[in-house]
Parts: sequence; C-alpha cells; structure tokens
Amino acid sequence: MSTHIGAEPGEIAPRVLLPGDPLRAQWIADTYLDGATEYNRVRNMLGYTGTYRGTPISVQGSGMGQPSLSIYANELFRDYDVRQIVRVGSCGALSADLDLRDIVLGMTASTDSAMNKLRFHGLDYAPAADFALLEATWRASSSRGARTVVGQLFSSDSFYPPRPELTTLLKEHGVLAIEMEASALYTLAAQYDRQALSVCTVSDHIVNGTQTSSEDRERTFSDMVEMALDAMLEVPVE
Ligand SMILES: O=P(O)(O)O[C@H]1O[C@H](CO)[C@@H](O)[C@H]1O
Ligand SMILES: O=c1cc[nH]c(=O)[nH]1
Repeated sequence: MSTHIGAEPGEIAPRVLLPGDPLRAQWIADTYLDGATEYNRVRNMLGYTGTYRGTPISVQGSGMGQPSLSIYANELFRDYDVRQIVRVGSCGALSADLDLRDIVLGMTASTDSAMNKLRFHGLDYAPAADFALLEATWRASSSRGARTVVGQLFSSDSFYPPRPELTTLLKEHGVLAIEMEASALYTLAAQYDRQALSVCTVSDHIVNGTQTSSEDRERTFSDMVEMALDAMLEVPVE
C-alpha cells in the first residue's frame, strides 16, 4: 500500500489510464478491461486492473486539480513503478474551431499553478507530452469518429477563473483548451523519467457556452479512451 492507494505491489499495471473522475475510471474498467478487479477504494478514488487485448492495463481516478493528481501520479510512479500514464480527461474549449466532443491531444501544458514556480525557483519550465505516446495516439485517432487535434492545453488551478480576461490572452497565443491536471502530470513524468500524455474530450465550450451533461462526462467519452488504449499497446514500456 502507498499512502493513498490500497494496492499491493504488482497489482497495478505498468500502463495506467488516469481520468479525473473516479466513476469514469469505473466505467472504463467495466467497459474495456477483461477480468478487471478493484485495487483501490481509499477515499473512493477508484482503481482497477484488468487486460485489454491481453495486455495488463490499470485505470485510476486522479481527482480534480494538480495537487490531487500529483498525489496519485507520484505514488503510481514511485511506489508502483508505473511506466506510462495517459490522462483521459474533459476540457473546456477556447478555440472557436473546436466543437463539443472533439478531442485534444495535449502536446504542451502551460499553467497558472505555483507548483512549478516552486519546483524550478521561478524559472518557466515547459511541461510537454511524451512524443511516442502522442504520435501513437494521433495515429490511433484516424480510425475513430471524433475529430482530434494536437496542440496546447492550459492547466488551471481554477475551474471558475478569477480573471476571465486572461483566457483571451491564452487563446491569442494558441491555447486550444483548458483543463486542470496535464501540467503536473507532464512535470512528474519528466522527474521520474516516465511517459505521459493528456487526451481530453471537449465537454464544454468556453467561448459559445455549450456543454455536455455530467452523465456524458462520466460514461460517454469512448473515442478518447479507445484511442488511448490502442496507443498504449503500441508504445513499448521503457
Ligand atoms: O474530467 P476530468 O478528467 O476530471 O478533467 C476536467 O474536469 C474537471 C473539472 O470539471 C477537472 O479535473 C478538469 O481537468
Ligand atoms: O477544467 C475544465 C474542464 C472542463 N471545462 C472547463 O472549462 N475547465
């Protein structure tokens, strides 16, 4: 057991899908994994291991925001020797070219969080995705129905932004969508020399105000999960 994950050593696979919502983790395990067993219920942050096309895969909820994700990513990398993490999340679109249910593969993730300012003594570090996972997911997207784009995410500490005018600035600098975890995931993967990617489905549109339901966010974002699973199987664990 680690501090926040109740699994025994060896119960978590080297490849992990990491949605923010623990009930999305349960849905992914029920829908895609053969022989899935629950290894974590601590704080109801559900985690499961099963197989996908014969390869062991785990799926673990991360909670919302970089502090919560960092607890799970640290423990997965450090205590369970996880090699690949693909976040399968939801995001708010900034780009007018994006529609609800489009998918963004986060090549980079800027942030307003102070976590990396502390870590890098004020330097501006550029958290980036693992190229092999990004490229494999991009290829896997071509056989799915959802439109997929590669580009910049912004990982915000605030779901309700205290300074909404800053989203305009981000948009003007090419940021496609806002979510709340990718920056910390990429930074921790770099620290532990592991592979990570954030794949996010547009759940709401910050510019035009349209949105999906909470039930949709929990259990209907299948395209991103399928492309992430296909990509993980293609990329050897390092
Ligand atoms: O759907 P998940 O993966 O939780 O991701 C997004 O949704 C939450 C906010 O509603 C934040 O965690 C954000 O990053
Ligand atoms: O963090 C998030 C996730 C979805 N939609 C948003 O606007 N922000």
